[in-house]
Amino acid sequence: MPATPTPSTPSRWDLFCRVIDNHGDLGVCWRLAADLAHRGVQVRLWIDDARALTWMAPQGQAGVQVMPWRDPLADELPGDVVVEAFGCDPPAAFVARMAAAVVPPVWINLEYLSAEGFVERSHGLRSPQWSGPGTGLDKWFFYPGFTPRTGGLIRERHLGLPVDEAPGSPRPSAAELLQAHGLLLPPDRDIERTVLLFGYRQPALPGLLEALAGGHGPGRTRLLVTPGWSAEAVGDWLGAPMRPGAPAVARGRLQLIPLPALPQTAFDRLLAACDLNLVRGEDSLVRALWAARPMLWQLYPQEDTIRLTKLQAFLDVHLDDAAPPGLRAAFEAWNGARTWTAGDWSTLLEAALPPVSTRRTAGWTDWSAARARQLAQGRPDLTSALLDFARQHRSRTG
Ligand SMILES: Cc1cn([C@H]2C[C@H](O)[C@@H](COP(=O)(O)OP(=O)(O)O[C@H]3O[C@@H](C)[C@H](O)[C@@H](O)[C@H]3O)O2)c(=O)[nH]c1=O
Repeated sequence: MPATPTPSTPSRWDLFCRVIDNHGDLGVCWRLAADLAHRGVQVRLWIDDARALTWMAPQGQAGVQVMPWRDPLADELPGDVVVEAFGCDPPAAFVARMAAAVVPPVWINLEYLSAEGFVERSHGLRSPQWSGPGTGLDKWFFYPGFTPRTGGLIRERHLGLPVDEAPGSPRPSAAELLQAHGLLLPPDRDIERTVLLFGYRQPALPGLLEALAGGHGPGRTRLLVTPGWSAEAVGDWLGAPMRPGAPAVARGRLQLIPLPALPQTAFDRLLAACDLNLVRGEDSLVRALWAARPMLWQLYPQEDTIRLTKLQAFLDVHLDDAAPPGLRAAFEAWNGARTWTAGDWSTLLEAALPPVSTRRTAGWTDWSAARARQLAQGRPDLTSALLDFARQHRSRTG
């Protein structure tokens, strides 16, 4: 049941989203819209391509109205707050109406997540509009981030995320979760670890697949393969296509399960049910952190220097002294910054994530759970920070 907003809470928000490629832009915007709605805000989510919502959020969300992006968009009155996701440039006629309003909306540019130093420096900066349809307005830069001097990370209270649960709380297995989405997994008596793969194309994958297929210890690894690039790359390695939802394929000690695209909430729960999550892009990184399980992150393909600078900044924040040895190198290998063989992957898995039946220490697993809790503790989440920011700036103009 959505909460009733306090009288001073700006309660009508417009959120603009342009889908560039992949699913991250829409993924972030949908999460934010749903989280705002759960806190009593009425959201209009303006999207230029909403097709992915059919699988990402088939259930919809009370309080969120999905609107087709139109340009010109002169016939709509702006709400109290306008969020432009990732500098997507709302239609000029709408911005002109924002400038003409007696009390102009708070205009926020929500930026991409990064751990780089510029984020703390740029978060909350004002950009006065000297020309164009928004002349006279201020646009505010809002940066998600990992430190208290940033906008924080989205962490929806209504979802009951694993990081917010008491340690050891029971979680459904991957097989149970997938069964609810019509996917019946083969018996898992000898499955020792479940790994989820959601990535871009990259050269390090075959080495890891070989390490898992070659295996060690008594059991097998179950690899859940998401549709798109991951399914294509695994299909190339297998020499046979992986079709979403098709039956499992076995290769050595590896059992490969081609997944269909799942609703975002199911995707989040699945991460919490896996022993290792190989994720990509910014939104899945945050979900993998809140799943509180071991993970490796593959960054969005960009020029090497940009990508690897962003990776190092994240690793500097993420890896503390207690991190399993070899983890920084594994992140680098997973992002093409060093070459790793199947033997290197086996060494890491043996040391940090051994099969359950031979596990003496739970190094990577325990460390991931502790690290996730530290990251969440005492920090406002992104939606709370945005609500506060809007409240403060609205009271200045109102
Ligand atoms: C595999 C899967 C993903 N998802 C969701 C989770 C996320 O919200 C979304 C994936 O987004 P990301 O993890 O960010 O990865 P992505 O590669 O899809 O998105 C990218 O888009 C580019 C435009 C950005 O510049 C990138 O930085 C990145 O965000 O898809 C599901 O809901 N169900 C699924 O089955």
